[in-house]
Amino acid sequence: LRQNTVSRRARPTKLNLPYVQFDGDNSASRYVAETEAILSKGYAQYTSKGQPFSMRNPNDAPNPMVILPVKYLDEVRWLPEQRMSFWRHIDKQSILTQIGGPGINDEVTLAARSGMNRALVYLIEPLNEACVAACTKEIPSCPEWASVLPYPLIIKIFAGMSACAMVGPELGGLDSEWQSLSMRYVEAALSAPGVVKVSYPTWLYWMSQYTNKGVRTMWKLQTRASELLAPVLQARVAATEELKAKGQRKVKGRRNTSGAGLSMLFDLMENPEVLPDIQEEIVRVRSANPTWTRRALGELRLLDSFMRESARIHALTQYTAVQRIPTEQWTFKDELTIPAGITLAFPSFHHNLDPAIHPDPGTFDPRRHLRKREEIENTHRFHFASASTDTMNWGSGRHACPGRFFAQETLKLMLVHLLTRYEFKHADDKTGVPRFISRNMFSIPNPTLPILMRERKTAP
Ligand code: HEM
Repeated sequence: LRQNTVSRRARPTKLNLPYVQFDGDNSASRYVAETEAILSKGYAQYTSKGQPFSMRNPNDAPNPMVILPVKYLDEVRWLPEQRMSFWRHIDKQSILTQIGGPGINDEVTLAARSGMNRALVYLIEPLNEACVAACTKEIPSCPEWASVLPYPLIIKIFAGMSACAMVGPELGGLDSEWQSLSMRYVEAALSAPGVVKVSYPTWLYWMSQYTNKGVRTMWKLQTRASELLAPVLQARVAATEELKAKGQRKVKGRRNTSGAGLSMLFDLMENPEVLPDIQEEIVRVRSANPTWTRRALGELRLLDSFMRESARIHALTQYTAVQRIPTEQWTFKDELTIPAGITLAFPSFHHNLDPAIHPDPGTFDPRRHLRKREEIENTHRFHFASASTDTMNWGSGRHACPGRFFAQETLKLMLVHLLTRYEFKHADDKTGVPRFISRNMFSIPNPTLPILMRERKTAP
């Protein structure tokens, strides 16, 4: 409580940097829907000229955050967590520890990096089975065009695949208690912290664990999940590291993957001319391989390029990346100084749309990355999960997303299934409905937009 009282009294930090804000109304509610406009203005005025700027920090108002141009990335990305903290940023954003939750730390990363990524090569077929089972169960029969809400469907498909990889067959079956718990947990974890942020003053967040129904539900579900997991863990001590990945990061990873999956589906519907070539590639690769493997999925190069283009245009749902909080005052080589506790970030969304990085950046070009990979020195670069220099979508350096290979393979499995069995289109009366929605530092595909789906009469 004393700490909370102190932070209530703390004065906002002043920075010796240009502060970019709206003309006129600068209320918190305006930032919720229009933050992209501030980043865009700052990118044009400062970032594109190699200069930093500051703006309102949605996770730490009234303190500012610093938006850095990419020239500072090399000095930041390999710094140790103790010096330049990623997890403090995640905690500020998710407010988990402030509402009675467990702190998140490097254990989760270790689990994903050393456990899951190594196991991924053996997991493709089980993941495919989990994907097909979830699709069969969740997608309604639609011999004729039927209106379907795709977002909950996609969440369930990734919930099935995540459970398959994280907890295995003992717990992860389609109708299992684990599945239902984890679905309800995702729902609660996505809404409760947001509700707390708007209904409690920062210094009273801690009280929400006793007074807010959503937060109480989150922790109850987590306790029950631990009870279910404990005996399985004991029986599989050797797999402990992988199983530690069951925490909040997994939820965030799954939400990110579902958002990316829905963005890709929307992009395919907006760019139907590429679909026959993607389908032809899927059929060709599948007929040359008895089952899906990592190698076979790797041969889906046009699909991969399409996915990376979708990720470029929508920045995998985030406007900024490589957010870090210096634990002590940090001074760059050019004397730029960031005080301890002030969030710094890189404008990944606008970087993706910078003509200096990608020619003709406003055009959705499904073959853009495929063409780069046709150059011999780039054949293993610029695939969907590459954290290459042309994008910061996956972060960079020490904390670059270790779940990106899992995301790549599960997204491909889902798209392969959907594109070979169904047709998709937007209903005429939904023409004016926005496909993407801005929320603070995120741009998400509209989760409330229904689409029309129909079973294919013939295989592609
Ligand atoms: C499309 C889906 C995903 C996106 C867009 C995404 C994005 C990111 C980003 C931007 C970071 C921060 C990197 C940095 O700041 O340098 C990150 C870190 C992380 N992600 Fe993902 N992620 C996705 C899926 C996943 C999945 C499926 C998992 C787990 C299975 C996962 C686990 C993690 C972990 C553990 C970290 C922290 C890494 C560290 O501290 O070293 N992510 N992710």
